Amino acid sequence: MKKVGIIGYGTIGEDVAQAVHQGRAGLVQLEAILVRDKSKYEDSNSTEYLITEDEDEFFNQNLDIVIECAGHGAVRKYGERALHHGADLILVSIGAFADESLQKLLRDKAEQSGRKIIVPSAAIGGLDRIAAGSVGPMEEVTLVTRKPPKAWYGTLIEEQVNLAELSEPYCAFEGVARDSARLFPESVNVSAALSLAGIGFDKTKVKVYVDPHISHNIHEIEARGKFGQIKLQIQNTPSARNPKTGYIVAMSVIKTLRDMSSSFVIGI
Ligand SMILES: NC(=O)C1=CN([C@@H]2O[C@H](COP(=O)(O)OP(=O)(O)OC[C@H]3O[C@@H](n4cnc5c(N)ncnc54)[C@H](O)[C@@H]3O)[C@@H](O)[C@H]2O)C=CC1
Ligand SMILES: O=C([O-])CC(=O)C(=O)O
Repeated sequence: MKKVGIIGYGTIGEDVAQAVHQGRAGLVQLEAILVRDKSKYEDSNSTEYLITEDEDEFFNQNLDIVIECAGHGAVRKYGERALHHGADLILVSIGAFADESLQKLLRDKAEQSGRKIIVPSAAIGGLDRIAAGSVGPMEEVTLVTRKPPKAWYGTLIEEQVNLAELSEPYCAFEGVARDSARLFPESVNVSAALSLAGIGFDKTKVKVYVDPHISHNIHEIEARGKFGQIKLQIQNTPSARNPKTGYIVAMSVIKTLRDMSSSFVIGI
């Protein structure tokens, strides 16, 4: 059984932890969860797995897989250490890789330590096809992300527009993924995943909308190249705990864990 450690015990982290603990994520066992405030959690004194605020204690558990579910800051703070301790690293806050120096640091570290950095599809899909198509040549990749107003509280859009009174869709960003990933660290990680699978952060075109007429988080992907074309629309049900994040994100991490211990892998 591979030992799993999770950084961040919020919306994604909790769903993933439960699945691992209940044996729904393949041949892996929940060893430790790194949190910022242990007193918030009912299971903080669990005897079956460790919940700790102490990063040394967390990384001393001989983890085989570390899953980051905590945000860009946690990728910066703990990514290198996870790989240094000999774990494979699953990243959901992949927008942190818009910072080329951080991306290079972690990719070099993974190579030196013979470990893998694994990026689940998370909130989007089609990465298998985009990554294969980018063997190339690939001409164009675009993403349009739309979420309801409630998903944008706590982001910079809250300063641009009155979210409570919006009656028409509002285009909050138009540009390239390098900027969308940086400007919306909790909300448009999908643009980073798409860039890494396809033609990079500076060529992937992105539009971001607040849309009062929708109830799902919608991502529309279009790509063209020698392979042909792809047009894909994804509608994620927002999780009850965090409207920025779809339930599918934790499901995708759980599927990744299953793949890591299975002799049959489909859909990568
Ligand atoms: N790749 C993708 O498609 C997606 C990526 N994400 C990423 O996942 C992140 C987490 O999403 P949610 O679980 O919905 O957020 P959340 O806010 O519900 O949970 C995040 C948890 O991480 C904890 N945390 C933050 N920094 C930490 C640190 N340094 N050490 C330990 N714990 C720390 C917070 O206290 C919180 O409990 C987002 O910020 C976003 O970057 C989210 C949705 C989709
Ligand atoms: O869950 C979603 O629809 C997308 C998301 O938050 C992200 O890309 O960070």
